[in-house]
Amino acid sequence: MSSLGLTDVAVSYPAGRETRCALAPFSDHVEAGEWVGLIGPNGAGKSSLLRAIANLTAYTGTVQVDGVSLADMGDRERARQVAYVPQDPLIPRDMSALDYVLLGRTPHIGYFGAPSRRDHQVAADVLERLRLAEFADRLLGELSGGERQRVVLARALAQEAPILLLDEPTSALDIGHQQQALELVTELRTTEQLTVISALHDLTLAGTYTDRLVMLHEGRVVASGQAGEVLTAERLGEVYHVCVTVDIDDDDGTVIVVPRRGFPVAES
Ligand SMILES: Nc1ncnc2c1ncn2[C@@H]1O[C@H](COP(=O)(O)OP(=O)(O)OP(=O)(O)O)[C@@H](O)[C@H]1O
Repeated sequence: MSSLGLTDVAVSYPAGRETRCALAPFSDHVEAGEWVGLIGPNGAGKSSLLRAIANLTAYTGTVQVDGVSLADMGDRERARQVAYVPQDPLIPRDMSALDYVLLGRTPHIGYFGAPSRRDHQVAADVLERLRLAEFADRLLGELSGGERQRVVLARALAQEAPILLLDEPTSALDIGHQQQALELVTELRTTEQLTVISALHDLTLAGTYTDRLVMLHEGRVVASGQAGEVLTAERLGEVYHVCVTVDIDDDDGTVIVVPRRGFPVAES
């Protein structure tokens, strides 16, 4: 079980001769076993933050797992701590689903070693749990978009890292597979004590499945807290320019955010 400490994590990208800030200094402490949902409109900085934590983009500030800076770790050690599911993963179309999931075991395999029985067992278990066993020998290029997305999630879970970063993990999934994937992450938080940060556009799913939401807008935090505090119709109107109804079930925490017909909110 590992906690994630983020101190003044900021990301800028080159823009001509200058740089453009995509994420202003961001600080947070994600408790071990906690699931934090990043929400916010397109371009808000969600992926930039996740990519910084995964060390996939240049950033300033510090990212610590259990108080140890990720910048001080080698690639293999970092990959044993943090697994990342990108929004648009590069897919080797000629690779089988099983071989792709086994890539998630790379940080656990010796430099010149082959996957062990345990590595194969972990990969098979994850495929089974995501109901992908029947796809194990299929080539990735022959799977549907949603099937591929589940295989990418399976690869990250096979990595068995205590911190899991998910960038829009359910965007290509039908409602049944969305629920199944998010329920699996929920289950793994308990059984494997995973700490999760996910970017989710679907506010209903984000509010329902995560413990806490952080709403970003133009690279800055505009709200943070429980779904009921963050997902107010007024704030969503200001940030997303939408008119919605928000309904939160106090008993089981299910959140429903629905756009209201006929009430478009003008761009400001
Ligand atoms: N590699 C890059 N080079 C230059 N600018 C970038 C790069 N990646 C992202 N940006 C810019 O940084 C800002 C934040 O982008 P980011 O992808 O972090 O947002 P996001 O909240 O994940 O958006 P979305 O919901 O659309 O995926 C945007 O203005 C985007 O255009």
